Amino acid sequence: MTLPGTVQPPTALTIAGSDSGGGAGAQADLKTFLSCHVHGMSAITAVTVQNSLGVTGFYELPPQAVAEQIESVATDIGVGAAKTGMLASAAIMDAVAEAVRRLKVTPLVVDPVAASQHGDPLLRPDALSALRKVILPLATLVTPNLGEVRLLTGLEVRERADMDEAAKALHALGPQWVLVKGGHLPGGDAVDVLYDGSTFAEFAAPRRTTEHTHGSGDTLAAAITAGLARGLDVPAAVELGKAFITGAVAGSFPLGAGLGPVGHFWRVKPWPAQA
Ligand SMILES: Nc1ncnc2c1ncn2[C@@H]1O[C@H](COP(=O)(O)OP(=O)(O)O)[C@@H](O)[C@H]1O
Ligand SMILES: Cc1ncc(COP(=O)(O)O)c(N)n1
Repeated sequence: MTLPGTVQPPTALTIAGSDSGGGAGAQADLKTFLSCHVHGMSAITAVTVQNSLGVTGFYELPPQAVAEQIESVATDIGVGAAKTGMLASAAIMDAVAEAVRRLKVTPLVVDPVAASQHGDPLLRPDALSALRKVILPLATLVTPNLGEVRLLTGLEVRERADMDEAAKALHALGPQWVLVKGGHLPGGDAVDVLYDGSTFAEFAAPRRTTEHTHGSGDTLAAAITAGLARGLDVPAAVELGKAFITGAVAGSFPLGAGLGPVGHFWRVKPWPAQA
């Protein structure tokens, strides 16, 4: 029901794992959707036991429970755009792919999450092939970091020039667009490369010296998804996403004894007492 004078905002769905520490996963996505003025919804795939020091375990939901969450929001509220994060297992990937196809959930941003920033696994080893064969062909855009490029293609990206070859190899796996993220490449700028099968575009921002970048990949993909939900095309949504993550990395902060998160509230007005 719509009240007189109210307007429904754009909607976006994250299909992802829960991060108990609140910096990455579904929590990062929902905070990002809010900051981008998009109504965020979630289909939780797994619950991780995680803090600033790492991931000590995760509990998968039954694949049917993941599919039902997607169906519930898609058939009532509607999904303007969606993203996937931690999918954990091949069985969850099969259920997500079936639901996404049947309910025509599109555009779909796939962040092919395999491990946390600490190197703790978030994907069962036997799910890599399903990620390649079942999920990537459904993607409007796939957003791998350099470790995920290596896992998915076997290619080692050592310098900027290698990113184009990696983008080509990933595009051959079926997504419409590829964004290879260069956050882990040394250099003055943090450069990401976008490829649609024929043209490369570069998105660069000054690199901040900080170890507190937990959730940066999720946040970038969620901001891109918010842009798509608002009706932007992929290059314009990536531009918006890059601006959002650059601000969030600049606003990152220490938390706990380990790696702190990017700051999701950098565009939110300060609390009055702080103003
Ligand atoms: N130190 C940094 N300063 C500025 N931007 C960064 C920094 N580290 C990562 N980024 C940007 O954050 C986004 C996430 O990149 P990356 O860290 O490569 O992914 P992931 O979090 O999946 O490992 C990219 O747009 C990348 O360029
Ligand atoms: C539930 C969940 N999803 C994704 C990530 C990856 O984020 P990062 O690479 O910043 O640790 C994570 N740590 N936890």
